[in-house]
Amino acid sequence: MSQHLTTVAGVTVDTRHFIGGDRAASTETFTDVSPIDGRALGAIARATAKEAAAAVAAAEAAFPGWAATPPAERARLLRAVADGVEKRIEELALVETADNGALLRSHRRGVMPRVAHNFRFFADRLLKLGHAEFETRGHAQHVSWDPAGPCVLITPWNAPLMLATWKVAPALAAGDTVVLKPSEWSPLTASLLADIATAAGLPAGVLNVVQGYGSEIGSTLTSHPDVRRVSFTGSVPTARLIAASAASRLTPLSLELGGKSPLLVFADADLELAAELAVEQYDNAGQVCLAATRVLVEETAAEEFTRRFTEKAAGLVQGDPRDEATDIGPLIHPHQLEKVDGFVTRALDAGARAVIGGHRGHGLYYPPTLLTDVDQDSEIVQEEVFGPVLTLQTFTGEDEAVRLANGTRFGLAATVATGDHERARRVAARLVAGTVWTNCFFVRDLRAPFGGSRQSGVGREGGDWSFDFYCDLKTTVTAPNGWTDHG
Ligand SMILES: NC(=O)C1=CN([C@@H]2O[C@H](COP(=O)(O)OP(=O)(O)OC[C@H]3O[C@@H](n4cnc5c(N)ncnc54)[C@H](O)[C@@H]3O)[C@@H](O)[C@H]2O)C=CC1
Ligand SMILES: O=C(O)/C=C/C=C(\O)C(=O)O
Repeated sequence: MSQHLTTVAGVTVDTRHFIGGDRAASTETFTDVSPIDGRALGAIARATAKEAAAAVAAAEAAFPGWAATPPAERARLLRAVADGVEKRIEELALVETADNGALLRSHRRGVMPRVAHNFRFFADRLLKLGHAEFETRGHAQHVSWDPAGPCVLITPWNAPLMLATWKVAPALAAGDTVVLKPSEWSPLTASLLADIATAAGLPAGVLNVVQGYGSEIGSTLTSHPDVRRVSFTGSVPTARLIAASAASRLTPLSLELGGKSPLLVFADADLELAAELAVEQYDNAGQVCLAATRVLVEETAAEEFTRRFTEKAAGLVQGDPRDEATDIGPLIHPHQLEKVDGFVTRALDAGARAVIGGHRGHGLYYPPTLLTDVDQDSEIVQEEVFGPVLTLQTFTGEDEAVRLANGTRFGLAATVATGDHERARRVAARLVAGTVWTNCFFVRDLRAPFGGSRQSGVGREGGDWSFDFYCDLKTTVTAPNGWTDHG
């Protein structure tokens, strides 16, 4: 087998970059390690500025042809990519689980089908984009969604292919070309996507994948003069670096960042449901930007809620994410374990009490944790932990509930559990959040705008909001009698 191929869960993955339709190696590599058991999965190409610039050059060269490709043909190719993803769902699921440790059952049944849907959705949406036409004092006005140019897409490890294709699909649909830089902690499925796109007939250079460390090639990508859009999902500190770098060229940015979302449980709620919603926040070992990690419970219901929550949490199975029975897998990386454990240790030192968990487990498997006796302004309540760690605070009445819920620098999502429709409406209206769920969680639809307020992000993805970002909108105004017919 070529030194550039690795086999993961029986699937062959090319460890090189994908630039201009060809595979490209780097002199250096980095080792990709599985969080399940610490096994080395492959030596992945580690780009320098040279390969990063080559990827942008390939995207720039392919742009005129792709931008001129009729929307119907672009949509056909995106659907072919969706078909390719669907044919390889099992392989993609196996590789993603080995790479990032999230549950195989979720990858098989939820996440990878959504990857295919991302391509199909934006293919369909492209063909339905409204090209506004109207008249102004006899002049015809026409608004078009023009392709913008090469886009740099920088994506995280917690849902690698799902979050990457949320950006890749609309960018390609818009007629833009793409340089995708997946996280160095989960690089493999992006490489498989390149294979799938090639098999689907996507022209060379339209989708490029560069592997490596953001800290080493990020600024080459984000400050490149030929890059017309930068879209990033990840942490707030990295977003600041990217924003500063892109600012040198005033390149438009979309930022999907972290969260510290609240789950508000009112005493009139179905407490069984509320406890179920709280336990759901341990999904993906808490490595989900949307996770409602701050549980806020009305004082009078706190004891009963905690009893039900503890009972349900005791039923969670933590272990190998490839087992169908497992509910919680490992954290992605030893650095993430140190980060999560550091937050919990400091909180306990500051006086918090662990209702469940509160200590390390074996390896990267951090036990589900609920901390109480925490102050609103404490680190554990204010900062994103990105692990299976929830806090519990109590409140009295709606005003205090809303004050606590809105009392962080984030504003990604919120969940409200109440039996009172009017209260649900009132409270939702007062919450600062990109998405508010009432008596449910994680009901997602690409037709809805997705993103955060405050430091949870800049801009929205999904629906026409994605096209709004990836397109250059243009208004063409034509005078009524201005034609000279040269026959
Ligand atoms: N969706 C979300 O909200 C996510 C939030 N996080 C948060 O971020 C924390 C740290 O996780 P990391 O993986 O270190 O996130 P990160 O934000 O550093 O990494 C995400 C991506 O940014 C790239 N990157 C890093 N430095 C860059 C730079 N200077 N320029 C351009 N790209 C750069 C990385 O290579 C990766 O592809 C987590 O503990 C969690 O709190 C992490 C992943 C996803
Ligand atoms: O699955 C979704 O709809 C959204 C997921 C978002 C994240 O998990 C994230 O950005 O971290």
